[in-house]
Amino acid sequence: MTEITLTRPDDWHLHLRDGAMLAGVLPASRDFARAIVMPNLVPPVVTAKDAAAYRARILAALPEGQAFEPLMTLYLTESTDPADVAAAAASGLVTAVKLYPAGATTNSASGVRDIGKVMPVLERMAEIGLPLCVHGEVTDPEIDIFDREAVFIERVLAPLRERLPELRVTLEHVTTKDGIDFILGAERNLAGSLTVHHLILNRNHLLVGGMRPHFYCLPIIKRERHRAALVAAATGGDPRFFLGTDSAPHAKDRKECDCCAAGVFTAPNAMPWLAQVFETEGALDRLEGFASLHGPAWYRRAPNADRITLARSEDPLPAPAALETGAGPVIVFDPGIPLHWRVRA
Ligand SMILES: NC(=O)N[C@@H](CC(=O)O)C(=O)O
Ligand SMILES: [Zn+2]
Ligand SMILES: [Zn+2]
Repeated sequence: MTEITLTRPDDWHLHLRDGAMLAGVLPASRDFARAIVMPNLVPPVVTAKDAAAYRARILAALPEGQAFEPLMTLYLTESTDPADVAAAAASGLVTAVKLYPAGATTNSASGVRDIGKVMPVLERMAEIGLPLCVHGEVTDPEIDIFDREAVFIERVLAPLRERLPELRVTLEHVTTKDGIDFILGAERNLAGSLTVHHLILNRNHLLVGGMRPHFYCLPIIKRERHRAALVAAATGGDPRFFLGTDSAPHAKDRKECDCCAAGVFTAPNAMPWLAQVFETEGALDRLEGFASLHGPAWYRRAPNADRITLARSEDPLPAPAALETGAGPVIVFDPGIPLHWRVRA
């Protein structure tokens, strides 16, 4: 048996939802000390007041004994008030502001249609050093779904970076080599988060032999050469890349239906799968940087003081059971290959 001990990781992109789903999925993030919590609720978390109330609901739903700090975000709309954002940042309530292009993903209808309209907010954020987290996809129906990230970089992100180079931007859930190369080409103020499932799956897993709704998420899983670029970035040790699981629970009946919701629920086994990816690459020594150190450095926080241990067993683990929540069962990420790693209690 092999073991590896590392600084406790953080999840820099997590969906916790609300109500019964929140209560059900919160314990699944127990491997992580902190998480950036996404604001795409219905209605979205737009103001500092919304974020304070949502934070209180998360803390109230936290099980006894689970040490977990939710790092709050605000959902950027075309009527967001720069002063409200600045006050929320100054008080320490929010860690980032989230840009959803309107219509790009789950609950993004109140997002941004015209980036010109949010420039006053972005300028204020650049002044105070508050990061912008970005779902980087265009929604132009003419653009092929597999190209939407690359076209977003070209049409929106590159011009934004030229116009406002002081703005700190996290390109979240990077899924393409184009995204990786864009981050590598930036000298400063740009970083990228990577999910676990995009490191493991390519679009054949999604589509060959039958459609797999539990692998459907946005940005959509890409072809193998992109996956390989993501793995190289994650395991390469570059501090601009770090873990954001984008664990996105939807009840089973919202995934297994005629028009399935986008999102993969990876919170319960993200760290075991990540250990396996890094082991396969011969890069276990770089797992701690990716999962526990690069993210805090980018978000200007100290790494966690405690540690976790991952253990490898010869025999593979049983496939994960669905998580039962008050909002229905949620299927846990299972790429269908043997998993040998677990987090030691
Ligand atoms: N990733 C997804 O496919 N879905 C996320 C939204 C998002 O992060 O884009 C969700 O909220 O379900
Ligand atoms: Zn997204
Ligand atoms: Zn997400």
